[in-house]
Amino acid sequence: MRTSTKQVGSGTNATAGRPRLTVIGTGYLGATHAVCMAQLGFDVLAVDVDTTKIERLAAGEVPFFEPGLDELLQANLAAGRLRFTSSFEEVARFGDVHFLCVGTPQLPGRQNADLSYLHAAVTALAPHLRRGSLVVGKSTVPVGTAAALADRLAVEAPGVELAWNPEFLREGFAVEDTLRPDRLVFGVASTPAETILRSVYAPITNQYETPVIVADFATAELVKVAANSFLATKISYINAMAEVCEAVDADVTTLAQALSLDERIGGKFLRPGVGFGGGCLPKDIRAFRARADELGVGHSLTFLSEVDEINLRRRDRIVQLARTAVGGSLAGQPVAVLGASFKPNSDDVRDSPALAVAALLDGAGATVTVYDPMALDNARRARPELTYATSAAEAVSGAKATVLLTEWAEFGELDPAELATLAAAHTIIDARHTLDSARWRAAGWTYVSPGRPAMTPAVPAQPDVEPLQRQVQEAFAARAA
Ligand SMILES: NC(=O)C1=CN([C@@H]2O[C@H](COP(=O)(O)OP(=O)(O)OC[C@H]3O[C@@H](n4cnc5c(N)ncnc54)[C@H](O)[C@@H]3O)[C@@H](O)[C@H]2O)C=CC1
Ligand SMILES: O=C(O)[C@H]1O[C@H](OP(=O)(O)OP(=O)(O)OC[C@H]2O[C@@H](n3ccc(=O)[nH]c3=O)[C@H](O)[C@@H]2O)[C@H](O)[C@@H](O)[C@@H]1O
Repeated sequence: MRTSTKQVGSGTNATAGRPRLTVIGTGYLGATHAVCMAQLGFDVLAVDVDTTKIERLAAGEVPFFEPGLDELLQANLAAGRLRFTSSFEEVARFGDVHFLCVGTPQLPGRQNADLSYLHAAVTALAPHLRRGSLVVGKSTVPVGTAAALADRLAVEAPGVELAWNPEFLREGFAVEDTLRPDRLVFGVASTPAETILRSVYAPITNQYETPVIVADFATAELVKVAANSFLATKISYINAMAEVCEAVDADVTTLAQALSLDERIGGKFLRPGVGFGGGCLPKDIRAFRARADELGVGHSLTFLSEVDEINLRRRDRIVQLARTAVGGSLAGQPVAVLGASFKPNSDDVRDSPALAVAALLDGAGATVTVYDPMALDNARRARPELTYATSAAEAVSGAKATVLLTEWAEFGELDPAELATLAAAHTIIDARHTLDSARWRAAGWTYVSPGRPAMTPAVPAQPDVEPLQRQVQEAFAARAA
């Protein structure tokens, strides 16, 4: 570990022994971090280049859907612990510890991470940093980024030190994960930097005895991408098993259940289906692979390309199931898509498998109608070419196939008998293995899910048949019951 003689945090603004915190970048990560740090009792000032976002946050409105965050934002604004600004000068003057939370998306047309936002944030902040303080990177970065930024700060803001403190929160559980993380990782180059980070997180570590891993920059950066790569690999592993199950009419959900009962394997991140998406797992495994290539160890991570390919193949598989459901060609066929966000309890549609499948169906000529409880606005912006409905029933009306792609709880509550009266044909493709197949089959639906044999209806579908036929079928069904 590198050591430093700099007096980190000297000349601090800290009151009552507590450092003042700033957060740079107020997206999913930064807004959550700012609110949660204020909730822990710190005075927090957050900045973003997106002035609309800053105005909304300052007015008590979270610009995205994250359970529980609105309430905490409003409470901490009211308590005067949390403020938002567009001024980096003000941030530099205010803060003892500055958390970098800007985006590191995939570079267009390439696999690597785009570090330009991170460098722009340092460029905006560094000239105003006039006293000792600690800049803490939280964004997910290729290994080596922290060392490069530390070198920049040494020149552009002498007396200011860098640390790297990767974040592991999940969207949908962001508040809970921030206030009670599984572990904390501090990538530091000096003991004072470690001490400051320990004091910032003391309200958490004191309460929960949260394990703290102290490491050098490179190890801290690697922990983050290694964790996301492992999670992605687990999902693609079970989805690879789904592909094999499909070849022999075996059932991947039963297989996954049996695997999960082995404590060494565990059941988490072993849910097969349409695969992973979101603003992180896909871009992180690609950036990690690309960085390994640059470091001359690309051969160690070739499996991550396979993980990515298995994942993307699942999207095609769902389209194939829809094609089969409508009898061969999707051209002109109305298809209902339930779900647009990349996972439930989030309105994030970045690299969403649901929207990707909807777009593939649209590309194959289907007339696609998408419904999502929370992500419709984001979906409309990302895929304006699709049609959107304001309820599941509206999306399913007239559909020749219905595809469930995000496992929102409300989809589990749908009444399959009612939907059967609205749909033009009765195949439900449950790409997330989330519905009660028996209930849907009892209401006349053919239940199809990837990695499992198709299940025909327990009773024939009602609305498609003529009244006389229907009476006969009802009589048979009553006799069979
Ligand atoms: N979303 C998540 O659940 C998690 C994200 N991460 C990582 O955190 C980082 C941020 O991710 P998200 O919050 O999802 O991205 P995001 O895109 O939601 O937010 C990034 C924010 O940074 C702002 N920004 C860009 N350039 C800026 C600059 N020069 N100065 C100030 N603000 C600037 C943007 O306007 C935007 O509000 C990424 O590296 C991501 O991999 C890590 C763990 C969880
Ligand atoms: O770096 C990040 O941004 C974050 O990425 C993921 O969190 P997140 O993307 O919010 O969501 P996950 O719960 O990990 O789900 C990711 C995707 O995998 C899919 N998934 C998840 C689990 C599973 O068993 N199967 C499966 O297909 C989900 O539907 C979703 O599309 C990680 O879980 C977080 O620890 C990490 O901090």
